Parts: sequence; structure tokens; C-alpha cells
Amino acid sequence: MTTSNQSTSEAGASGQEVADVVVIGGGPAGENVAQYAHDGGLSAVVVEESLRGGDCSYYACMPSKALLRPLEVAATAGNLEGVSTPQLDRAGLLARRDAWVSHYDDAGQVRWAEKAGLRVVHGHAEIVGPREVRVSDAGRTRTLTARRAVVLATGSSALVPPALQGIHAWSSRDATGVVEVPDRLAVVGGGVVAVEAATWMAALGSEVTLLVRGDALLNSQEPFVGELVKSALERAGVRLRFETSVESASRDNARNTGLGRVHGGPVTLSTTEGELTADEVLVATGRTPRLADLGLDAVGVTPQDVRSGNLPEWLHAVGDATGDALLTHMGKYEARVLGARLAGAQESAPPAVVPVPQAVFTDPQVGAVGMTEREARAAGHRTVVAEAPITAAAGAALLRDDAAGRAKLVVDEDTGRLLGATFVGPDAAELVHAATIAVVGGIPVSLLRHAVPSYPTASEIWLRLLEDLPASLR
Ligand SMILES: Cc1cc2nc3c(=O)[nH]c(=O)nc-3n(C[C@H](O)[C@H](O)[C@H](O)COP(=O)(O)OP(=O)(O)OC[C@H]3O[C@@H](n4cnc5c(N)ncnc54)[C@H](O)[C@@H]3O)c2cc1C
Ligand SMILES: NC(=O)c1ccc[n+]([C@@H]2O[C@H](COP(=O)([O-])OP(=O)(O)OC[C@H]3O[C@@H](n4cnc5c(N)ncnc54)[C@H](O)[C@@H]3O)[C@@H](O)[C@H]2O)c1
Repeated sequence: MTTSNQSTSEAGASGQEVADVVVIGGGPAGENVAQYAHDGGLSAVVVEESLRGGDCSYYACMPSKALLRPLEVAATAGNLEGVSTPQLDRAGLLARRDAWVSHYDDAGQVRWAEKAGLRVVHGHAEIVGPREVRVSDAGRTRTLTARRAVVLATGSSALVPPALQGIHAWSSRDATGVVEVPDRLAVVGGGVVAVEAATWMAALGSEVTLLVRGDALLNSQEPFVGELVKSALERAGVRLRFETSVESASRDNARNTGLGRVHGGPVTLSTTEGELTADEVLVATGRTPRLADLGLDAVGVTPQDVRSGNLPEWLHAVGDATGDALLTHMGKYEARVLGARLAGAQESAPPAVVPVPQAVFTDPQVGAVGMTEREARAAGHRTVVAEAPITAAAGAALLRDDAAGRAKLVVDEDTGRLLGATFVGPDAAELVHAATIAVVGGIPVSLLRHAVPSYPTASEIWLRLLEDLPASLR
């Protein structure tokens, strides 16, 4: 491995700054690729135009989970005989969120990166030629030259359907950064952002109406997932309208009043199912890779090339920028693999398919990995499934008095290997990693019988699921 083996970039003969790897975007994916490249002996520079640490730390994963966790603990305590129901303290909840986003100050993150040996540059990065990146910050520009690679780790942006443009609707950033709680909040979308945000906004006191264009929530999951989350949201007072699309929206005095503040007067939404008035609208209709203003044209690359990985050998993409699995842990995984590979590390061969786990922090939680039954069939597998109510495991039923949920395994009938698993119920997010290991390891379900879960833990649900499989596979 030939490396420059230095911790920071250096000035080249032309006065330009030179580093082995130049990473555009300082979110979890960008930081990890740089760290792994650096640990492998390369010099790495990370360019970030906003807060170092990326969307996940300040506007997505961390604030949302900081808001959701106390709600879940309170709901659990409220459903445990022998514990008095805790009171929700709205100001305390928002203060917890503020602490978890470090009050939108990235100094700690910069310190971490510099201690890790990375050079962090503030500014907007743009590719100006092969291996050349121009950084603009407050009217000043500098050019970084990458000896080995330029990595796009620019994340994704919220998609706003045309009918909802021009009214300064809330994006998920405003929901995670909520300061003013709108009395009436309409949420457009039925995916993960919609159901998680509906959970905390209802708890904060908004009267939430979810407008879902399809007939189910979380429709990329097993069908029972959406059903269980729907029932839970309804119990929390959220109104759900399915098969409802927004056709137009109007609002007086629409303006950007700041993160998490109500952005103007009441909004009138014309939908396929009639009119709805709300004090704010959260648009949660998906995300798209952030690839504009990046100078891709300068090197003859299109956004589609980034998605398909059709890139020059010096250019790479990781994380949300690829448009694949828009999840922090998947972006970090891709980044670890790429960073080590750039540094010439000998890696063990990955499995043919790396399954994607996902946890949804509603109450009940959802944990899922790999293929659903529908996806497995579509991919040509002959499938066998096993299902059980989550309370079939005494350990799960013990977690709270109102425990409810369901679990399912999808197994390849020909190989006896696990293709996917889904858990809904208390602590379901923690159940999924065992399934991830089984899928990655290609472990036949017959062998899983000998993986004994402790009693009485929720993991005993594995026993019930394995018992539900045909005897020939057990
Ligand atoms: C509300 C919400 C909650 C979520 N919760 C979870 C969760 O619980 N678990 C989970 O796994 N995932 C979650 N996600 C998804 C997760 O946030 C993303 O998958 C993750 O942030 C992607 O990381 P990234 O590094 O690819 O991009 P980002 O975190 O978006 O970082 C990209 C960075 O690049 C910078 N940048 C972009 N262009 C340039 C440029 N030209 N020059 C310089 N800098 C640039 C941006 O400013 C940004 O800081 C959530 C998403 C949302 C919206
Ligand atoms: N806990 C977590 O891991 C977590 C939490 C939040 C977000 N995320 C990630 O962030 C990404 C974005 O989340 P999201 O919920 O915005 O996207 P999503 O793709 O999960 O859901 C988008 C929803 O909007 C609907 N939709 C799309 N276009 C629409 C339109 N024009 N009109 C009405 N409805 C429309 C879709 O049918 C779907 O219900 C996801 O990939 C998700 O995995 C993860």
C-alpha cells in the first residue's frame, strides 16, 4: 500500500491543497469514509457547508429519537401496574432534543474529527475537474486536489410535491426542530417520517391528521406493520385519511419564520376527499439525493450515473447521495467498506446480498430486516413463513401490561435459510439484529433451534416462530 500517511492535507507545489481523499459532505457517511481511509494510512479532508455531523445529528435521527424515547418510556410506565403514570413535560422534552442536537453547534463534532486526524473544511464544494474540488466559503475559494479519490457524501433533500410548494410547509427539519407546536398539524405521507413525527407531534399537543395517498402506512413493510402502527396512532388521537391526495394548498402570509416555527397563517388543503384546514403542514413524501450544484457536469457525470455507480475510478458515492437505502447505518456501512478499500485494506468477501435492517421508533416499535414475503416471492424464492403474536414470548409480555405486536420470518423453502424477519412490539428494534446475523450468515433455520434465547426475554419469540415452520425445515 502506498500512502502519504499523514493526518492532514498538505499544500501542493502550485499552492493548491492536496490530500489522498477529499470527501464532500460531513454527515455520518462522509465522516466514516474519511475516518476509515485515514485509519488505513491516507490523508483525508472533509468539506461541509453546514453543520459538521450532517443531517442525521441535527435534523433527523438524533432529534427525532431524543423526542420519541421519553414518550415510549412514559407509555411503558403508564402501562405497568405498580408505577404511577409519568407526566409529559413539553418544555423538558424540547430541552432534551436541544441537548441532543448540541443546540445546533457543531464544535464538538469538529473536535472529534480533528482528534481522529481528519481535516475539516467549511464551505460549499463543487467538482471542477478530475480529482479537483473547489470550496467556496463566504466569498473565498480554495481548490483541493485528491490524489486517490473524491467521495460524494452529500446526503438527500426532502421532496416536496408541486401541490405543496410555495406555502413554506414544514419539512422533517421543522418537525424535529419544533419550537412552536401548531394546534392543528396535517402530515402528508405514510412513510417513516410521517408516522414517527405524528407520534411526537400528537404527544406535544397537536391535533394531527395524516393524509396518506395509498391504503396503508409503511407499505414497504409486511402488511401487519402498517395495521398495528395505524391502530396505535389512532389510540394516540391521530386522525388518518387514506386514499387522499393533496391537489392544491393555499396560505396567507406564508414565510420562513425559522426552524420549527409556524410558517404563516392557516393552510387550506384541497384534497381528493375534500378540504382540510390546518395551522401547519408537514410534508413527508420522501427524499432525493442531494446532487445539484456539485459540478458533476464538469466531469461528464449525471445524477443517474451516481445512482447506478457508473463513475470514473477516482469518484465514489456513499450514503443517501446514492439514493439506495436512506438510512444512517447503511450509509456508514458503505463508508466503512469504501474507506478501507481506498486505503488498500484486505477485506473479507461480503455476502451476495447485504440485508437492510430498519427500526421505526413508533409505539409499538418496528424492527425489520431483509425481504418481506412479497419481495421474496417477487425475487423468485419459494417461501415459507412463520408468524406469532409477540406476546407468545413471556419475556415480551412482561415488558408492559399492554404489550401487543406480531413477528414473522420469511424462509427460503429450498435452502432453509432466513430471507427476512419483521418484529412489531415493545423493544422490537432490539430484536432485529439477531435476524440480521442469521441472514448475513446464511444460517439454516434448522440450526437456529440451537441458538437458545434466555428466559424470560422477548427473544424467546424466535422459539415460537421456529415452531411455526413446517417440521421439514425445523
Ligand atoms: C426525520 C428523519 C429521521 C431519521 N431517522 C433515522 C434513524 O432513526 N435511523 C436511520 O438510520 N436513519 C434515519 N434517517 C435517515 C438519515 O438521516 C440519513 O440516512 C442520513 O443522515 C444519511 O447520512 P449521509 O451522511 O449520507 O447524509 P447527511 O447526514 O445528509 O449529510 C450530508 C452532508 O453533506 C453536506 N453537503 C451536501 N452538499 C454539500 C456540498 N456541495 N458541499 C459541502 N457539503 C455538502 C450537507 O450539508 C450535510 O451535512 C432519518 C431521516 C429523517 C429525515
Ligand atoms: N427510523 C428510521 O430509520 C427513519 C426515520 C425517518 C426517516 N428515515 C428514512 O428517511 C427517508 C425518508 O422518509 P420519508 O418518510 O420521507 O419517505 P418514505 O419513502 O419512507 O415515505 C414517503 C411517503 O410519502 C408518500 N408519498 C410520496 N410521494 C407523495 C405525493 N406526491 N403525495 C402524497 N404522498 C406521497 C409515499 O407513498 C410514502 O407513504 C426514508 O428512506 C426513511 O427510511 C428513517
